Amino acid sequence: MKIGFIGAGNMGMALIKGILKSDFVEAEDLILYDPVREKVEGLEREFGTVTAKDNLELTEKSDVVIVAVKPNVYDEVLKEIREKVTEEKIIITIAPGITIDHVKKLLGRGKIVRTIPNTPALIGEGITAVTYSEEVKEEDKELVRKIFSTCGEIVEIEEKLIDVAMAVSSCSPAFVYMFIEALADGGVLLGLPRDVAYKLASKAVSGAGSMVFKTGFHPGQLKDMVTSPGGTTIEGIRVLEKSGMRSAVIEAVIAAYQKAKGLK
Ligand SMILES: NC(=O)C1=CN([C@@H]2O[C@H](COP(=O)(O)OP(=O)(O)OC[C@H]3O[C@@H](n4cnc5c(N)ncnc54)[C@H](OP(=O)(O)O)[C@@H]3O)[C@@H](O)[C@H]2O)C=CC1
Ligand SMILES: O=C(O)[C@@H]1CCC=N1
Repeated sequence: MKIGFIGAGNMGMALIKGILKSDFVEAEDLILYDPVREKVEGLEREFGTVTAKDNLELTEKSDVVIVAVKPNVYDEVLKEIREKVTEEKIIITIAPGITIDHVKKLLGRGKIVRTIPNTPALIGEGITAVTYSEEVKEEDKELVRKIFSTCGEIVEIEEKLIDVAMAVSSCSPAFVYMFIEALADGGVLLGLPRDVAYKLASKAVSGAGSMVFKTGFHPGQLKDMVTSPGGTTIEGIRVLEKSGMRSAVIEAVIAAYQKAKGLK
């Protein structure tokens, strides 16, 4: 089974490296193309992946094609590969705003899978939201689950919710990095060395995330377990509530979602 990647930028590279770290496929089963050839030739030298001459050769040789270019480059790429897309090929999109219908119109055939991954895929800690066109059979879905499971978790949702998932899990790493940076800045202001502050802040955030994910407890319950009556945490919570933190985060999710509508 050959997996092709059109584009090896931030997200494509995270998925490629996530897949390479697993033993799901051999490096030689990954066929890559990017106009900046050095990006994919570097992977070829380091891991033994295959560099395609162009997107047409990549599509011809791949059973699964993951299109990992910016949303405004999708149309150009889909038109370019159209002649090599057969009914059996699985075409996976990873971009906000690119609907299954739109891809079908441009390709005319193929099994279309619409996904939204996130960059923690690079270390196997990603999560990918997935939705399928009706041409995708159960065995194809199983294959798609296996591919994205090499990079972390997956959730299968209705297509109308994919761009909502994008805001919540694909944009949010950036929001969370800002939060980590701010936590660390607070610590530095109070005298912590910068490297220690990043260690403390990042581990607290990833640990808290894992508590929600793994225990299934309500985040409010977990928050209450930290918050001693008359203690230190509630003082911090008072300030965050006064500053409108929850509302700011909700507005950020809505803004990211709305932007997806006009991206293509
Ligand atoms: N970054 C993220 O966290 C996430 C991104 N996404 C989506 O993933 C997609 C890729 O994003 P991202 O990796 O961040 O973007 P990047 O710009 O980092 O990567 C896109 C890559 O595609 C290359 N490229 C451009 N044109 C072509 C072409 N015709 N054929 C093959 N490759 C081409 C680009 O080269 P060049 O630089 O020379 O243009 C670049 O290396 C986007 O649609 C984005 O919305 C989805 C979820 C999360
Ligand atoms: O900012 C973006 O447009 C991309 C899509 C989701 C995360 N990054």
